[in-house]
Amino acid sequence: MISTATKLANRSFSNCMMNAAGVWCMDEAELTAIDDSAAGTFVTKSGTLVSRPGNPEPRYYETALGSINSMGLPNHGIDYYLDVVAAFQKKNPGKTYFLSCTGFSIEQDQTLLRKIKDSEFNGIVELNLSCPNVPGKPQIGYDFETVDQILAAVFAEYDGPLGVKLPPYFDLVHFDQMAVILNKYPLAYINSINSIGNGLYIDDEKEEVVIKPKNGFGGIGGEYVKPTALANVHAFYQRLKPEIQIIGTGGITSGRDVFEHILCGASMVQVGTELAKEGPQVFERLTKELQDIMAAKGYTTLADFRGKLRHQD
Ligand SMILES: O=C1NC(=O)NC(C(=O)O)N1
Repeated sequence: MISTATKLANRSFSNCMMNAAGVWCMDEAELTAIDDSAAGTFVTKSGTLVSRPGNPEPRYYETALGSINSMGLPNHGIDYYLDVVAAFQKKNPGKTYFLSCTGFSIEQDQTLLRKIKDSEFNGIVELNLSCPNVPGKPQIGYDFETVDQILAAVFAEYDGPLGVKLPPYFDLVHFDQMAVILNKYPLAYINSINSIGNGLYIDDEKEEVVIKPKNGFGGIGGEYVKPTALANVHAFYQRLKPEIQIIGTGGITSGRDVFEHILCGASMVQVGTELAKEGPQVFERLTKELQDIMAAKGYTTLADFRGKLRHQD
């Protein structure tokens, strides 16, 4: 029997694949579709303290090789997602769900975690440190000192399983510096990567950008980002203490891409752009394709090949 099951934060998941925050997770209906699919679980859209309309539309555009988005964290607010996930927990006791959240200050992050701690939520928190699309707000994950301060404040507040969604890094020294910070904290995992921030996609006919916010600048996802995503997964796999697991996100369109993320060290993978394109049935296809690859290579579990990417000596 070939199993694509996995464990993260000492929780078991029947499948190692799930949605990426922001895709198919805005409301109860979308979350139900993921819950009912072949995905092992779901993560909610990043909840903020109060609901947000997000950026003006058009703010999402699909291309042949991926997507560009500048959503601007539209969401129904953390209280909505706490209520919705509490209902899923009652419906499927024993299933672990992910709740994504993000604040615009350390104080807001602390308030968010206090709310979650005082709620019925018993799953895993994903603190988003990497949204590139809030005008005037930097991607927190590129401000190393602030990341350190946020994690210190968060772990003073919260003792449940928690991971962070990171932006892509492009410099080996940055991997070293971030790993020193991350290794100081009892993180359950890190999730690499968020979209590659502030790309630009152009409609040549109209000689115009394709999304409205920020003069067309937006986060890039899809096939464009896979080499960067794999590098981030593997770089952190090589640098983080073993207690901090890795969720691999970025560029997954096939079972082969899932295989590569796990080979680089991921324990779970998240699917964004391809899920937006294909819908929740994508998880059945990706699972079958991964199982076929595992069968061809004689693997029966993810542990048979996780992190075993060979380097050329
Ligand atoms: O973290 C995020 N990453 C993205 O690529 N887009 C969304 C958003 O804009 O809400 N947030």
